[in-house]
Amino acid sequence: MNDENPPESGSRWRRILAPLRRIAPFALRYRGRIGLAVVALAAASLATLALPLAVRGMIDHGFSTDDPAAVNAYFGAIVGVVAILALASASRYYLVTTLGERIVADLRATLFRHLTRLDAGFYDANKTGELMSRLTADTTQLKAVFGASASVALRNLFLFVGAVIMMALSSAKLSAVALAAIPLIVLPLILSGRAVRKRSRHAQDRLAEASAYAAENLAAVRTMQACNAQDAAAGRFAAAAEHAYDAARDATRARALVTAVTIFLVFSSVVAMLWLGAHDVLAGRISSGLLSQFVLYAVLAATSLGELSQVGSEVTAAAGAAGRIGEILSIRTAIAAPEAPVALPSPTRGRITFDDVSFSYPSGAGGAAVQHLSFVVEPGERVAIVGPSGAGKSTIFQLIERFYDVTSGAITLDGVDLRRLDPDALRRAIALAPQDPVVFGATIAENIAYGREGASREEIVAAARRAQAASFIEALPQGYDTELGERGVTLSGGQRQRLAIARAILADAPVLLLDEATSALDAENEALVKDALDDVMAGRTTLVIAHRLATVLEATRILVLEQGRVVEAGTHASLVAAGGLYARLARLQFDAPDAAVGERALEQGG
Ligand SMILES: Nc1ncnc2c1ncn2[C@@H]1O[C@H](COP(=O)(O)OP(=O)(O)OP(=O)(O)O)[C@@H](O)[C@H]1O
Repeated sequence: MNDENPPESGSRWRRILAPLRRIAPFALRYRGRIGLAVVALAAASLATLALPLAVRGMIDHGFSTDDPAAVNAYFGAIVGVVAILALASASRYYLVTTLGERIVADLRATLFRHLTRLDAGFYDANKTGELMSRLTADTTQLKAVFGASASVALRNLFLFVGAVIMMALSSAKLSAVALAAIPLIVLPLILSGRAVRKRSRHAQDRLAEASAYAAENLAAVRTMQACNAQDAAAGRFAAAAEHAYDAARDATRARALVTAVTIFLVFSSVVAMLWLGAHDVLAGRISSGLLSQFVLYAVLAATSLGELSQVGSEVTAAAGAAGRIGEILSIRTAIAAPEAPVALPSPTRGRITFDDVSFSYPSGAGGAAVQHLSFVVEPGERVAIVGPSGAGKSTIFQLIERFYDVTSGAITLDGVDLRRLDPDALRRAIALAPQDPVVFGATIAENIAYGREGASREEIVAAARRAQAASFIEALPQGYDTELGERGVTLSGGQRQRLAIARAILADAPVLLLDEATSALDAENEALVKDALDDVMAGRTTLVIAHRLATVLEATRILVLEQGRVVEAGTHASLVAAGGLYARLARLQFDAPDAAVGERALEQGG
């Protein structure tokens, strides 16, 4: 939505409604329910429109003494109309509110599903906190439109049209006066709508920023506290919240002003008509019942118009939300399956080739992360990647997983270019054991099963055994059903790694990408992790970002990376003998008396 466009009325509404149209299919799934709601709405509106007729009858005839039966009939009729009104209103309320809830639940699920499929480049450029705000705050705002506002708008539209028709039938002259007043009322509304819309979007954006900041800080609460940054963080959040408040207050102020002007104009017009009508009654041109009837219709028309304008600002606010959600929904992931994906050979052998691969991160200003990489990893081979920090080791993994597409050159798996594969199929062929594995807020069994959905309990336990994780899991009070994460048990680094290895074993993929932990484990954990790794690496093509001497010694080949290029390749012995970068890194890492010092040296490139 662009607020800079001229406030030309037709295109203005098109601009407001365009983003809502994108969300409309979510509503159209529930045509039946919408139909019922419209019926209830029409019934309630007709009942409301019938009331002034009944009141007129009551005033003109109900208070005369000559026909007591008519008095009863009129009062009885009013009760009947009110009963219909009550029933229809309740049905409308129920149908419309649940419709709003239903649509928002669907929309949230669709939005999240969409977010799970977006590529790494998208997440480099967007804050997760802001996306959370789209998922919760923006969808909630839409709930108001599809639920309450739609119903209020329709009801008032019905009432307005009905009341105007009835006004014209009641008194043409007074209706003409009312008609003249309408532009007077509507014009300021149209003019002010743009200001309200702009401020609403501003308020919503500020809220998203504040939530993003809070989410980031809570996710890294230990770092925040370790740096004693609580006050600074709290201060910044308070400022962001204040900002959001200011923006919301501005939007509300604009809306309040519109309300005041509307109410004044509407009721002044009604009073003017009443005044004219009173003279007609005095002159005997119309009955007092007819005047009452007309005034009731005029009040109905005016209030419904007023409510319509309220809805107008709600709809504009929600259009902003719909626009932002629509923007996300229309983002096509950069990493998609081709129209006719090529299937991997079965069984997949796991031969990986890099053919003159260069790559720069979409968001990276620092130039190429890897350049002119060419190498082959044969099936079952165990290749170690070493190099100073920032050399591009993790980037190689990201490219093999096809989190990003190469900028030039090509990567193949079993001879198939990764871009010709369905990413899901590619990733099924790869197990990734990251340096600092993520543990989800779920049970241990569920965490292991993340490697392969639908794995049986026996398979999970077998994987945990092979990953040397069974003993610590079984020692926990609830064993495999122990909850991990925020509300559960916290695991040590070595335990988390073995859990990740169990996940990789369960995934049983032909290719294993392993990022060894840099943090030194105690001797016992180290030995357990090594045994687990030996098991998982057996018979698979393994690429490992190596930090341990044992790993490089057992590798069939070592690729030495520096500034995104392979500068040396060979076995530990041949590379040490060559006396190049690797020899220097290895001496620092592996010969140092204190392993941690050596590791840091390897990280920093000596
Ligand atoms: N998501 C990203 N967006 C932009 N640039 C990135 C991104 N990830 C890494 N880079 C940059 O790419 C280069 C290579 O990074 P990479 O993470 O591959 O190095 P590395 O060898 O794995 O380092 P380390 O051992 O410290 O993990 C670095 O200059 C880094 O700043």
